[in-house]
Amino acid sequence: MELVLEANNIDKYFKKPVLFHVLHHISLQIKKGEFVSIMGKSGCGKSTLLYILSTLDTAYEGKLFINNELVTGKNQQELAHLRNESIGFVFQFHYLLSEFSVLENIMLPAKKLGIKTSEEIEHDAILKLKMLNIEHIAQKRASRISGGEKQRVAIARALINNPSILMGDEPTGNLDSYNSNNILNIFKELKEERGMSLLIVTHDIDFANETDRIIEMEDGTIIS
Ligand SMILES: Nc1ncnc2c1ncn2[C@@H]1O[C@H](COP(=O)(O)OP(=O)(O)OP(=O)(O)O)[C@@H](O)[C@H]1O
Repeated sequence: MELVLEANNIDKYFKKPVLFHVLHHISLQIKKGEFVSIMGKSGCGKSTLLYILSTLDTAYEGKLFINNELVTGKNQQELAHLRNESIGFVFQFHYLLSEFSVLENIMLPAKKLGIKTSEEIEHDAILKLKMLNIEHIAQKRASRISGGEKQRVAIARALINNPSILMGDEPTGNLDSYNSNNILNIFKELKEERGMSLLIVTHDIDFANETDRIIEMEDGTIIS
């Protein structure tokens, strides 16, 4: 069994405004090719957990492994490199650069990684555009496309460096049911055709029911 992500006994405290123990002994494992959702009431700690699992937040107790490598304790530069290479993110709001074209937005994380030439990156970006059926908007400015298209561009951008895991914080939270379904189908395809692992926070039970496993949280703990 190949693990893409493993969290052991994660505890997290917010120190302000008052000391608050937000995550209690969270342990979980995500296998290669597994599509997992996280559900739970507002405020139970889902986003806080996802920030830790995606290495954006390093102020926690416990251990985090990505692709069997211990990432807890690495410095910010090492973590930035690891994120860029191994983790794709999709958020509820797309965070595209509105003055840049769709193609430029998708190419950006690969340029940051600095391994491939511009030509190679553009070639990869066009493949992602084709995969997500948005090739026709490649040259449009990100500010001029629809909400559903923006989210597909955000997914293409998250995939440009071929990460081992795609994480999402309510990536369909802002979309109508047609576009949500579209994104769900893209995620399923990524799993089935590319063996991608996905970890998605959602409030949508219909979405969660389509995933391999639901992690249910309550008051900072995993209850099932
Ligand atoms: N920076 C912070 N400082 C102090 N408390 C925080 C901070 N960020 C979040 N919290 C608190 O931690 C708890 C968990 O927040 P979190 O955003 O992880 O919940 P969530 O389950 O993702 O909620 P939602 O579904 O509404 O997004 C909440 O009670 C929140 O108010």
